[in-house]
Amino acid sequence: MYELKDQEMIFVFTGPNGAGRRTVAEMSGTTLGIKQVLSYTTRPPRPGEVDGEDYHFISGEAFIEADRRQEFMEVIEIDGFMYGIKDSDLAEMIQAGNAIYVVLNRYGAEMLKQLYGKNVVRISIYADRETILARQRDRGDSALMIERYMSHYDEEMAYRSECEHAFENIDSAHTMFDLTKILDGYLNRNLLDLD
Ligand SMILES: Nc1ncnc2c1ncn2[C@@H]1O[C@H](COP(=O)(O)OP(=O)(O)OP(=O)(O)O)[C@@H](O)[C@H]1O
Ligand SMILES: Nc1nc2c(ncn2[C@@H]2O[C@H](COP(=O)(O)O)[C@@H](O)[C@H]2O)c(=O)[nH]1
Repeated sequence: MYELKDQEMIFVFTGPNGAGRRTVAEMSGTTLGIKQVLSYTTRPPRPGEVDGEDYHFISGEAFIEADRRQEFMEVIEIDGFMYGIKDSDLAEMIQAGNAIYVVLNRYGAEMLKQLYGKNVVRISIYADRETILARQRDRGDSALMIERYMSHYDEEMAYRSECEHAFENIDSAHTMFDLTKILDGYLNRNLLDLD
């Protein structure tokens, strides 16, 4: 397992599916020059998702093989699909930039926090059920997918209280503004004068 240096930071975006975690993380990440370490998954891409941008989409066989070689930091099955982040990806990207972000469910967030303590900052991005349902419908998620995602809503919302920060994502520009200020503070770069 990669050993983080004192100044290296991992920002973990968590919260319910459809809350806008990936959207606001990418906006703030782009502003601050922080890249995402992508998960590997056996889930098929949703319409519009791109291999190497949203996930590394791999076969079940490839996932099992990588797991056998102990390449993943954690392996989790969610609704019949496998997910995991590779230790080597995290090490390579964090050494290149001092900070990275990931988008994980509560189990992944907890695993990283237990492993790396103060170098991990968990950020819950959330919205109420109706808002999330509307976003999922708008992006064309099937009724089955929506049911699957919403079955995790309560647990993901409950994990908010464990996180270092929580943002209700109503207006994405507003969320991104508040979020960027917080992340900039951890990075001690003082790049932004947003007040
Ligand atoms: N503040 C917002 N207002 C309206 N729509 C938003 C907002 N934030 C994100 N969205 C839209 O909601 C949908 C879900 O966003 P996003 O994919 O970022 O969510 P997520 O929490 O990462 O969930 P998932 O992992 O299921 O993709 C996308 O279509 C995105 O464009
Ligand atoms: N614990 C982990 N959670 C992960 C990982 N990669 C993604 N996720 C989270 O799983 C759910 C379902 O994802 P979806 O894209 O199929 O809807 C969602 O909360 C993701 O953020 C991982 O490697 N570990």
